Amino acid sequence: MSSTADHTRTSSASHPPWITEAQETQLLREERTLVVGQTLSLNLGSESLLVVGDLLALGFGDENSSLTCRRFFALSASSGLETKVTHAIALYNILDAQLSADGLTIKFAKHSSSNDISVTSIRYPIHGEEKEIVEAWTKRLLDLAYGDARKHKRLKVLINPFGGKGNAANLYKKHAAPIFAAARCHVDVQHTTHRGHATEIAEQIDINAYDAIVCCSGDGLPYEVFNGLGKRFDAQHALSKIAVAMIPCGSGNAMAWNLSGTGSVSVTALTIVKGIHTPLDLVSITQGNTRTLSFLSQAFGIVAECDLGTEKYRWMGAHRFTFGFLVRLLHKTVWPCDLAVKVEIGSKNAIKHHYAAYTIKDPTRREVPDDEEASGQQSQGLPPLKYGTVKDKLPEDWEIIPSETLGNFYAGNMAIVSKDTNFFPAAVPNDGLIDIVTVDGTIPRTTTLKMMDQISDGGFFGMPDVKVCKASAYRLTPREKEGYISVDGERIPFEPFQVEVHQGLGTVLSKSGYIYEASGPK
Ligand SMILES: Nc1ncnc2c1ncn2[C@@H]1O[C@H](COP(=O)(O)OP(=O)(O)OP(=O)(O)O)[C@@H](O)[C@H]1O
Repeated sequence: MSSTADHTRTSSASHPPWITEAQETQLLREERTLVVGQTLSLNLGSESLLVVGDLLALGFGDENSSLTCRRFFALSASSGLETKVTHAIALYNILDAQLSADGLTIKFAKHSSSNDISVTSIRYPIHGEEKEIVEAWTKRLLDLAYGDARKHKRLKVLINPFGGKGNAANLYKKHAAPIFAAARCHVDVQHTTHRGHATEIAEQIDINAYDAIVCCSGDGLPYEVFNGLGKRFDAQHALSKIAVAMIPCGSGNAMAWNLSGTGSVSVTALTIVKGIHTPLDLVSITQGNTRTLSFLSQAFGIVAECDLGTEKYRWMGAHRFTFGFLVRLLHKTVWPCDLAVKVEIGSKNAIKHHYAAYTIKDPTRREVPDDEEASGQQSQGLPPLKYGTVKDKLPEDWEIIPSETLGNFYAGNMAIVSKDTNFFPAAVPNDGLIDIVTVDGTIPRTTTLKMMDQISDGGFFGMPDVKVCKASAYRLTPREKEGYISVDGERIPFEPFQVEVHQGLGTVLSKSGYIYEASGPK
């Protein structure tokens, strides 16, 4: 076998976000073609691994797969090979490459149906004397395939046997476990046995033993995990060191939609394998004498009622929310409260500018601190509350928002609250701000219905009756005696509560490293 340098570009497609110009230049300088035997070459493009040669003879497998292998005929004159079939395997889909006594094995994900991926592999015989060259090439392949993401992540997998339709264990085993195994992740699986178990596990976990806690559940388990990490004596260190991730097995699965852009178990598993540690704002909620953390949302009014007040209609699946919404709209539309907000950005135009600036700027990714660097924060619990608790005097500079006739209050830290519902299009993971949407309850019912309609196609944000701001803190005091307040989909007592944002306190695994998989505000 010989290896040849090929300095011509093989792909004109846009580069994956993690490839910098400097890396690209280096790529062009380095040898990137591995010729295997006389018949096949493996070529590192900027976006794909191009396999040129007689693939089917070498056991390439299914030639119809569309995600990873685009089949086309190519002339490979530059490498001196005859005209052969070329397959392009997206670097993003490459899970592992390893040299063993059997040869070089490359494992990658390919679509097995429109929503799912599965693992497939190719193997080439390699002669002993070629080992060094192949090893160097394999390392380059994996560095490009993983970019800023950690290889061989160490995952603590929590399975809620009762999440969603009660199918989490099977979903994990069938669709996620093979992808983690192919990527040589170190996996430790535990089933939750009772409510609050995930909090206990996170509170006790050895944070040096894992890169992420992966919840096979809905949004309830991640909520518990963040709160478990938040209870530790070293809360700040733990929350920054260990990422919280989700394999979507519940009914809402907002975390997966925001960070992986999918509700598919197998595709999410791939985005966890390739996920980049990303700081996430968390908020503290004080109520009575308690302090809890929230990563997703807080709701009061019609959304909270529909979310929590329709439990008995679970059999309707996702329709229970719409049903609950329509029933409430006919009977009650107003949930009065007192609302005070520390507004940071108050107009929709300014919010759009803020979003645009955030999404084009170079993401300042926070790497997980090494032990020495982190030693300063190792013994620190949660950050102190800048504005005190709900029991303290209201700060004077907070804006009082008239809410005697409030219909809906919804505050979001993530953009998508459930499939097709990008309720907070301007939300970003780590700007230190929470997005607040309020709607008056006395607007015509037809307008409310139109709003519902506009959520999925993005028109909701711009509607005049939809009030939006970005805030760093707020306090909400219900005026009635009974009702629902939802925090990350969980019910909390119907009592006053105060929220304060902590910029980048938590850590998640995201596809992009800095934004959600949602379209921005229109
Ligand atoms: N073994 C268990 N028995 C009972 N409850 C549990 C168990 N394990 C976890 N839970 C609880 O289940 C709740 C729901 O968790 P999960 O995130 O999986 O689903 P969800 O999407 O929020 O719920 P659902 O999909 O059922 O609406 C969590 O609050 C958690 O405390």
